[in-house]
Amino acid sequence: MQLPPDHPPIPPRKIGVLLTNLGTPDAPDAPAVRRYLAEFLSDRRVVEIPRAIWKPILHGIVLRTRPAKSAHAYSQVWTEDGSPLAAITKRQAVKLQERMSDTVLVDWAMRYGKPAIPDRLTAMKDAGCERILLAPLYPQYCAATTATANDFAFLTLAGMRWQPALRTLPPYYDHPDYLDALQRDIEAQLAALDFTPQRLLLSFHGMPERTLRKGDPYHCHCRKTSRLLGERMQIEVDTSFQSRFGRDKWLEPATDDVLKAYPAQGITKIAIAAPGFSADCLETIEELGIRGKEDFEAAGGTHFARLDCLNDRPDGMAMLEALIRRELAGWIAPA
Ligand SMILES: C=CC1=C(C)c2cc3[nH]c(cc4nc(cc5[nH]c(cc1n2)c(C)c5CCC(=O)O)C(CCC(=O)O)=C4C)c(C)c3C=C
Ligand SMILES: [Fe+2]
Ligand SMILES: [Fe+2]
Repeated sequence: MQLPPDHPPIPPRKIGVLLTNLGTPDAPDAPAVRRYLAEFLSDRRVVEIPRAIWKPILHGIVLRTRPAKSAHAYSQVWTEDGSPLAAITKRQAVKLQERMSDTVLVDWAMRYGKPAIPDRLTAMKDAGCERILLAPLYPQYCAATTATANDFAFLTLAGMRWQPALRTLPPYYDHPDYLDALQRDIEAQLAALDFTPQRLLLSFHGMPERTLRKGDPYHCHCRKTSRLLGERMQIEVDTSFQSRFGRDKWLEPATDDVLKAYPAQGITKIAIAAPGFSADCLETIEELGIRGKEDFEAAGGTHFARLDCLNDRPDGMAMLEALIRRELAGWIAPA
């Protein structure tokens, strides 16, 4: 954590927790978005197309056209604290630090952009951490998210003579603490609405369909989260996948298609939640809350509510604390 200049020195702490999330541009403008997308979309875990084919497409088309469009989208969600994803992840780290004892140092990093995973891991080691828990904040495992965040940490350790010991937080898509937190949080948000939705749509980030055939458990994890949440709640739940990118076939059904089709099925009042995102970001606030709402209303929908992610609210923080304390077993005394 960045400390104010007058803060007393922190005693060396032996245990560290590094929260990681995807990453976001430094500013809502085309040059910053281009830098971010260049790093993100060059990751072989994210785009699995052979480099000889993908590089000319990335540099010749995607990085020439997409940054301006995405920068406009980012400018619609930007806050005083910067990008929502970074601002919320930082607050999650600050609040988790407050919940943990002083012997545990909590920090946060992004897979793409800043603060970078190698920088924060090195800082944690310099601060005395001999044991570090990497906590990628993705409830559902995906090679394009969980694995690449951990890869980058392992790569950083590959350059260290004296490595800290590492553990990684497993996916928690079916963990009762996660499902309890989601259920409580979603029910509270639904109760505060001024209408009763006919459906709750759970939208997860999409992935190319071939990753499912190649054995990535992501699709399965998303479906199980939905099923378990649906079984707990007294409302009909649908599942969809958003943010289609490129020409390949992606997981279906696509969120925008589902939203456009609802009114013709007599479903004109809905709530939409994104349980795969631990923090609100461009994909939830702009893609679901702005464009999704427009799609739904243009098709005849009358009542639309986008529910917030767990973010740094107490239910979400209590869940993170419980999950992380469990992974620290043997390193710290039980709470
Ligand atoms: C091949 C492209 C992409 C794959 C695969 C992909 C997987 C994936 N992404 C998330 C979570 C997030 N993605 C976000 C933004 C975003 N994603 C892609 C492309 C792929 N994602 C792009 C190009 C972008 C940037 C925005 C845009 O230009 O549309 C974000 C939001 C970041 C923010 O700054 O707010 C998140 C979070 C998951 C969970 C996932 C696979 C499971
Ligand atoms: Fe994405
Ligand atoms: Fe998107």
